[in-house]
Amino acid sequence: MLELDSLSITYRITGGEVPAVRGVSLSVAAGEAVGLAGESGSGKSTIALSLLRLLPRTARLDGRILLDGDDVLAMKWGRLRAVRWSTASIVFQGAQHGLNPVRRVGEQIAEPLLVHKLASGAAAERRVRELLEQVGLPAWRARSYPHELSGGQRQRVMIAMALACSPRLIIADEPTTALDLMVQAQVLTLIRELIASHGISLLMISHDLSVLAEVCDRLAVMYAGRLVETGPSDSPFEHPYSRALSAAFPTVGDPASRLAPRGLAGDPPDPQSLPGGCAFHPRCPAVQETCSTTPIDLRPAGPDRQAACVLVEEKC
Ligand SMILES: Nc1ncnc2c1ncn2[C@@H]1O[C@H](COP(=O)(O)OP(=O)(O)OP(=O)(O)O)[C@@H](O)[C@H]1O
Repeated sequence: MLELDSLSITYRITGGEVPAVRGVSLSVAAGEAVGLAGESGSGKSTIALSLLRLLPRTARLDGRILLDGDDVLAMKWGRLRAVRWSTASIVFQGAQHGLNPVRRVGEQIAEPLLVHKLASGAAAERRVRELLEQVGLPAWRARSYPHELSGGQRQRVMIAMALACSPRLIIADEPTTALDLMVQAQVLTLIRELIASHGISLLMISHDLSVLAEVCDRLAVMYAGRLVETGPSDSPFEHPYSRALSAAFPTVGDPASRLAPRGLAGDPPDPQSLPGGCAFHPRCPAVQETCSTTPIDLRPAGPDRQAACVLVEEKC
C-alpha cells in the first residue's frame, strides 16, 4: 500500500541545511498497521507530511514514495488532489488545532465528500451521521461547534473526517498525544477497531512505543532521521535505543506497569552536527569501540526483524 524507498528529506534554512530524514526505507502492506516511533526531532512528522506532499517548499526530497504503486513525488497536482483524502488521509497531531472553530463539525466532516464529489445535500448529511456513529458520537453532534466538544470528541471528529472518503491508508500523527490516559486508551481502541473492520492500512506515528504497540502489527523506530529498527510489535526489541525508548513509557491502561528506574540519558543530537558512526553512540548504554567511527545499516536481527547495531551483528 505504501512504500518508502531510500527517502531523504533536507530542509533549507538560512545559512545551511537540516537533514531531517536520512535514507528511510519502510513499507506498509494492505490492511497492515505500522507504528513509527522516535523522540522529538527524529523526523517522524517530516515523513508523515511528505507522504501527501504537504511539506514546505524549503524541503528537498530524494528517493521514492509509492502510494498504492503510484509515485507520489512524480504526481501531477490534479492526481495529488484526487489521492488526498480518498486513497490516503491524515489525522494530525492535536485535534484542537485541526478543526475550524467557526464551522459546525458536520460541515467539516462533509467537506472532503463535497470536494471529491462523493456525496452532496441529503446524502452527505446521511454519510456524516453514519461517520459520527462509527466513531462513537451521536449523530446530533454534527450541529456542534468544536468548542462544544471535549478533546477526545474532537479527535473522534478528526477520525470521522479521515474516514469520510473511505481511504485505503490512514496516516495518524500523534493522534492521542493531547488526550488524558483514559481517553487515549478509548481512542486507540476506536482506531484499532475501525482499521480492522474496514481493512484500512495504518501508519501511526508517536514518540510513545506503548501507544503504538496497542494498535500496530509492526513497529519502526527512528533516531536522528534514520531507521534503527523494524520488527513485529509482539517480539522484543534488539536495538539499545528501541529498548531504552520502550522502557521510557509505562504501558497504556496498565496501572501496574512502572517506568524504568533509569530513563534515556542525554538529548537527541542536532541534525546539523550529527555524531560520527552510529548517531546514538554518545547515549548508548552498550556502546562499543567501533560505534563512534563506523556507520551501521539495518541488518537481520531475528525473525522479520532488522536493527542497525553492531551488537546485533555479533548475535547473528
Ligand atoms: N520547516 C522546517 N524547517 C527547518 N527544519 C525543520 C522544519 N520542520 C522540521 N524541521 C527539523 O527537522 C527535524 C525533524 O523534525 P520533525 O518535526 O519531523 O520531528 P518529529 O520526530 O516529528 O518531532 P516531534 O515529535 O517533536 O513532532 C528537526 O530537527 C526539526 O527541527
